[in-house]
Amino acid sequence: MDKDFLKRLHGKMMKQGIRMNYYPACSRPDLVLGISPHSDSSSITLLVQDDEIAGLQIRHKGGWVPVKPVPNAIVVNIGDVIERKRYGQNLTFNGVCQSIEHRAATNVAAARMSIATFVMPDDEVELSPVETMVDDYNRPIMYKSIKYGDYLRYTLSKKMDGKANTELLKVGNESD
Ligand SMILES: O=C(O)CCC(=O)C(=O)O
Ligand SMILES: [Fe+2]
Repeated sequence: MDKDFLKRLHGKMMKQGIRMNYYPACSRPDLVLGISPHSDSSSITLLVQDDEIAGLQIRHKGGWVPVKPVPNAIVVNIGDVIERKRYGQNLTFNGVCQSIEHRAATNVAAARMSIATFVMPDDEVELSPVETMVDDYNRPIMYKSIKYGDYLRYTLSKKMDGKANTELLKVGNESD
């Protein structure tokens, strides 16, 4: 893979979306989530979170691990686009390059804000594994091809539900 691969993957017009989240203080954080479990449908996400108040949690070994804020740091998350590209290439990357499932918890004591910016490919970019890296025996294609614009619209039409979006588009899953 050459060094411009990731840039080229974004096609003619790389896009950036932004979501600003405000989570009011909540008396029952055990019952109320700030944002439901999901993975981002971007290629990468840059997240600025409050320096003091934790809320972001990532899925790990069936549990939820809080991401402790590091002052002045930006959290970089891998999104679904990278997962889909890497899966077909080399199965040893399966664990490393998954778009991470995450959620935000609420907090009794204080409100929290976060700002997520999503780097996204052009709508016309076809998401499919890189051909030279696919091998029917050892590195089979794991995802169906889909145009990014269609994938994005599909994910936006669904409620956030963990890794349901990437799961559904796996080769062999129900909509084949
Ligand atoms: O508030 C957070 O830390 C997470 C926000 C998030 O995951 C999102 O906006 O996609
Ligand atoms: Fe997210």
